[in-house]
Amino acid sequence: MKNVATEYSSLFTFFGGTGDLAKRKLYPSLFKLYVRGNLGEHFAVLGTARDSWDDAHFRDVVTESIQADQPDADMHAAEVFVKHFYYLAHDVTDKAHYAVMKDLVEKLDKQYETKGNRIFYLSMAPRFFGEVALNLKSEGLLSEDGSSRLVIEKPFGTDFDTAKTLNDQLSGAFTENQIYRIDHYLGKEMVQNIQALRFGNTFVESLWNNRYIDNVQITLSEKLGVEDRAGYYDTAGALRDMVQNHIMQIVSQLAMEQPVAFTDADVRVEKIKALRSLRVYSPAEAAKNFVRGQYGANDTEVDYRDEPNVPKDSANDTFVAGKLLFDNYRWSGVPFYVRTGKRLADKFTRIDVVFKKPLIDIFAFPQSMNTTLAPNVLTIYVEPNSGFSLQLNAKTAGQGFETEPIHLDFQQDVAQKEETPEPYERLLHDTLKGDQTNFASWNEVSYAWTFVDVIQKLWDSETPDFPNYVSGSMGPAASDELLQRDHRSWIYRLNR
Ligand SMILES: NC(=O)C1=CN([C@@H]2O[C@H](COP(=O)(O)OP(=O)(O)OC[C@H]3O[C@@H](n4cnc5c(N)ncnc54)[C@H](OP(=O)(O)O)[C@@H]3O)[C@@H](O)[C@H]2O)C=CC1
Ligand SMILES: O=C1O[C@H](COP(=O)(O)O)[C@@H](O)[C@H](O)[C@H]1O
Repeated sequence: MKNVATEYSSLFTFFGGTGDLAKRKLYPSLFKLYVRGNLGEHFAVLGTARDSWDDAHFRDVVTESIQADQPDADMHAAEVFVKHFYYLAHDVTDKAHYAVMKDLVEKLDKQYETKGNRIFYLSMAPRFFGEVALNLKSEGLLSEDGSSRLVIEKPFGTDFDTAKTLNDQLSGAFTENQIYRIDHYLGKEMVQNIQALRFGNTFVESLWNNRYIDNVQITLSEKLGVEDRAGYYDTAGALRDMVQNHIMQIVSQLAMEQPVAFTDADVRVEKIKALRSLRVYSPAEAAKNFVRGQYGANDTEVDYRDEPNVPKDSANDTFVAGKLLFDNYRWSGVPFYVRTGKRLADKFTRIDVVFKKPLIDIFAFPQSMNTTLAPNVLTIYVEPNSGFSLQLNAKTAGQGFETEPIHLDFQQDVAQKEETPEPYERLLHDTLKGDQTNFASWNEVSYAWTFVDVIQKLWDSETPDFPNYVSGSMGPAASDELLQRDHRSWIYRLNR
């Protein structure tokens, strides 16, 4: 039976309300929650930025955002929905503006009976996060009778020190259970499925350790290049943009112990413990275990350095591959290989869990047998398809006795895909519920930065020979060599 949707009361304030993310992702996601019944009469949205818009224009922009995201949307419903939207021209660096905002917030609280519940979403450049958080507190915008929650986007700092400074600022205004650090990969269906797969299936969790697993591979592959985001991306690079957050979050879910209960607090405890046992490399170990790349031209794409607003001598990494090691009982000796990059062969995210081969290959005897056992591989397809695949060895049909790999496959069907919320819809819903399971805690962020900083510092001290991979490939040869030297190979690879 379909669950009856729970309706929530809340006032959303979107800082950066005229920006790309708000228009492209956030407002359409709110509309989906409205259509599902999670938002009804008792919600309002206040969009703010320096642009001098008015309510009518803001509502037109939101309507256009919904149409662009959901061409089949019920536009009559959208017409009613956007009436809950209000706009306030506001410069976050001007303290005086917060008094005006406070009056409007209190007016909307009363008008929509939102019970004083407030969600402040900072959809703007991270350099403003601390200042806004402190001003919200000092200028009296935090709710006295409802919940106040702060949602912030990545990147959370650019290294441990800047992240710590930012976190100290946020903590000056909000408690940890009021801070929702968004990592939209945690809103992806098959990332959330990791825990269902592991802790919902006895045979999976029984094998989920270094006695049965040989290595784990995580690939976040992108076909797109830097597009028009060089202003941000050339100062971030793939290591900060994708590894420190999305990949480290996936690694923590794959490596964690079973939580005491499936609550946000208990899951967070186990994710933090997993990241704490991740070996932080010395510079020499980082040099050995991590490789970087920058994409070069092919017959249809240009060099990264020839992309708009990219410096001609940019040393920025658009590709990273690395080997992670855990110093704990469950994973000692099992490498987690990770890789991510732009301008690769295709757009996909997948996790490949490679199991150990049988200790004794009885099929190798007598010599006349023609069998080569393939490794058992459990693949979790995160995108573009959502599903699982388990590679096993089976007898080849026929009179003789040979073996061949077969696959047990599950792929979400169309109906299931339609039922699957987009990441931002799910994460906004979690914020309304007050559920922090799918948000990064400060401890997770800090351990991830501690690990990544050693690698970034090493790379900043060297001048790389870029570009070093052709657009449309799966990255530099060094990425394959990273596994070959361990007598392993990427499960997903192109024939070079
Ligand atoms: N876009 C995306 O796909 C993704 C974005 N993110 C993150 O989301 C956040 C927003 O990104 P995005 O929407 O692309 O950014 P944009 O540059 O598109 O928007 C920035 C917003 O901030 C406003 N702004 C800038 N300065 C001020 C100020 N002083 N006072 C008030 N408002 C201000 C701008 O309006 P105005 O200039 O008129 O004030 C605009 O509304 C960033 O943290 C980014 O890292 C994360 C993942 C993906
Ligand atoms: O956070 C980011 O993620 C996107 C990729 O997200 P996806 O959901 O499309 O896989 C990436 O392109 C961007 O550089 C990064 O900032």
